[in-house]
Order: sequence, then structure tokens, then C-alpha cells
Amino acid sequence: MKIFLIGFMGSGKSTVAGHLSKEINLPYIEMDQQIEEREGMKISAMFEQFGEKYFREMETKFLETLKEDAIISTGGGVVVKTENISHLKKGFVVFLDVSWEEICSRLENDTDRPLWRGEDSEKKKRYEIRLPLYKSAADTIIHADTKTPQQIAREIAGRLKQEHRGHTNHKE
Ligand SMILES: Nc1ncnc2c1ncn2[C@@H]1O[C@H](COP(=O)(O)OP(=O)(O)O)[C@@H](O)[C@H]1O
Ligand SMILES: O=C(O)C1=C[C@@H](OP(=O)(O)O)[C@@H](O)[C@H](O)C1
Ligand SMILES: [Mg+2]
Repeated sequence: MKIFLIGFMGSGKSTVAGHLSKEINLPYIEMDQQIEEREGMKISAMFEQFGEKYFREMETKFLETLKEDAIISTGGGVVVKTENISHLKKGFVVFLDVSWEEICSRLENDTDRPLWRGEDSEKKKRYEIRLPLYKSAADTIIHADTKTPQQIAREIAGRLKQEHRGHTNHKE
């Protein structure tokens, strides 16, 4: 089974993935890290040298070649390319829905993320454009503003159990 964690930068995908891995005893994969290892460079360098379009192609390549059953902590822009959605839908897609205010508070001092630079208005516009994309791709939505990573992991585990019961009941 593949479980994809989606959501905006700072929504907690990378953090929650490790907790969820322990909760349901399934390995987790950090998509950004896999791309950095395969390309032999940091994401910020990729953006600088080759631009966002190249990075988006690397995201699609990762999804196309992903074989393992795992929890996948995706990058916040994975929903930007429509063709990626069909790959996500092969798994169970969990949207970590975090408010703009909470994202800003968490990323206040962030300098790593290339797309977290520039004007606040531009960042907020990107957030607003992507919100419906996350919602339509999601099999389940976790309202994650005021919960700890552990609480979120437990909530996702509960949703997965419900989902599994649903399928099992359906077969019966
Ligand atoms: N549930 C949470 N509550 C508060 N802070 C969180 C939570 N989850 C993650 N964070 C913090 O938010 C920042 C971004 O988390 P990260 O897991 O890198 O998000 P993403 O992978 O979605 O960009 C980190 O500083 C992390 O410690
Ligand atoms: O939102 C985005 O477009 C991006 C989010 C980042 O991952 P996180 O969401 O884990 O920060 C990373 O993939 C890259 O900087 C682009
Ligand atoms: Mg991350």
C-alpha cells in the first residue's frame, strides 16, 4: 500500500511521515530527499541551475518509477502537474490541511525552500491556488493546525482502518 501525504510547504508532511511510519509499521520515503540523492544536488541548487520546470519533471519521474509500498512525504508542489495526480491516486492520499497563518508561523525563519522566498502576497497566492488541488486529490483531509505530529499520525491511522473496513465490508 502507498500512502501519500500532500499539503503546502510547512504543513508537516515530512515530520508526520516518521510518526505515521511507527504508528502503522510501514516504511516512509521523503520524496525531496530521493530526488536530491538521484540528482546529486540540493533542491534549491536544482531550482537555481535548472529552474522549477526541471524539478517538476523530476517529481513526475519519481512517481513514475516508485515501486515500494510506503508512506511517501511528497513535496508541496506535487499537485501542480495534473499527470502526477493519477500516480497519487494509485495510493491513499492524505491532505494535511493547515491554515495560511499557521504555515507562516512555522516557516517564519525558513530559508531552504526556494518557493518560500519573495513577497508574502506571491506565497499566499500560491497557497490559495493550490488549496483546491490538494482537496480534490485527497482521499481524506486532516485539519492539522493545532494537533501534534503524533496526534495527526494517530488520526491518519484511524482513517486508514476505516478505509480498510470499508473495502472489506464492500467485498462482503
Ligand atoms: N503538527 C505540527 N505542529 C507544529 N509544528 C509542526 C507540525 N508538523 C511540523 N511542524 C513544523 O513545521 C515545519 C515544517 O514541517 P515539515 O515536516 O518540514 O513540513 P513539510 O514537509 O510539509 O514542508 C518544521 O519546523 C516542523 O518542525
Ligand atoms: O511547494 C513546493 O513547490 C515545494 C515544496 C518543497 O517540499 P516541502 O513541501 O516538504 O517543503 C520542495 O518539494 C520544493 O521546495 C518545492
Ligand atoms: Mg517536506
